[in-house]
Amino acid sequence: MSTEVLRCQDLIFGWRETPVLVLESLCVAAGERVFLSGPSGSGKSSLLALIAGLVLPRQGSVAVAGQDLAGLSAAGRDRWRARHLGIIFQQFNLVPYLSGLDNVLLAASLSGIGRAPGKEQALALAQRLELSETLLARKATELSVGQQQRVAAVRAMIAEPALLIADEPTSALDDRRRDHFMTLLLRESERQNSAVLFVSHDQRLAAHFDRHLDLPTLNGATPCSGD
Ligand SMILES: Nc1ncnc2c1ncn2[C@@H]1O[C@H](COP(=O)(O)OP(=O)(O)OP(=O)(O)O)[C@@H](O)[C@H]1O
Repeated sequence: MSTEVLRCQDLIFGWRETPVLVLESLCVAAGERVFLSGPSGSGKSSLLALIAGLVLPRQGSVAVAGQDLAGLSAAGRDRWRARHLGIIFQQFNLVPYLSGLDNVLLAASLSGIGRAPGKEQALALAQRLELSETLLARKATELSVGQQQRVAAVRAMIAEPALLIADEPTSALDDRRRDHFMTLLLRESERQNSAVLFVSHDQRLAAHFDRHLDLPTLNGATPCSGD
């Protein structure tokens, strides 16, 4: 059985006619920690959107946990994503009128696992990420940026995903909070044996990772002028 959780092969993707990404190969092994950097506009978020199955490549394939995403319907990709991928967005994307706990439980219910993780598991995971039950009971809008970020991390990890992808999740944090968040996140991903693909232009974070990738080096596409 393959231990790969991600395989991108002969990938071509563009939002418009000009390709943004031309990528021969990108693989991530189970439990591996990969740091992906690149300047603004180099295609980092586009690559994560492909890996999440939010968009499909023009050519080539993206397989997550052994499944080629193009072989699934849009609803099938939603289920596959909820089950096998954890995603932490730069702006966290929490549902503002729900409590932190309900944000997490909503994600858990979408994971399609026979018996979805419940409140007890959510609280235990939250505790490992230093979020108390009292804080989790607050609406997302009533939490600090750092607390919202940890709720987003709990939501991303509640189904123990094979692969966790994170798009600049520390950009709103000061140095101390950033380092502490990285420690908590990577400790938990190790506990779950989740691979991590972490996107950032902040090279100070690279030391936390097993492998460093520079997107412009991997990417054969010519950057769009003006980007
Ligand atoms: N939804 C979209 N529709 C059209 N073009 C897009 C879209 N999203 C990104 N692009 C374009 O694709 C290219 C790559 O953008 P992308 O957001 O992937 O880069 P990035 O490396 O994540 O940048 P940043 O670090 O600034 O977030 C840019 O030229 C951008 O303008």
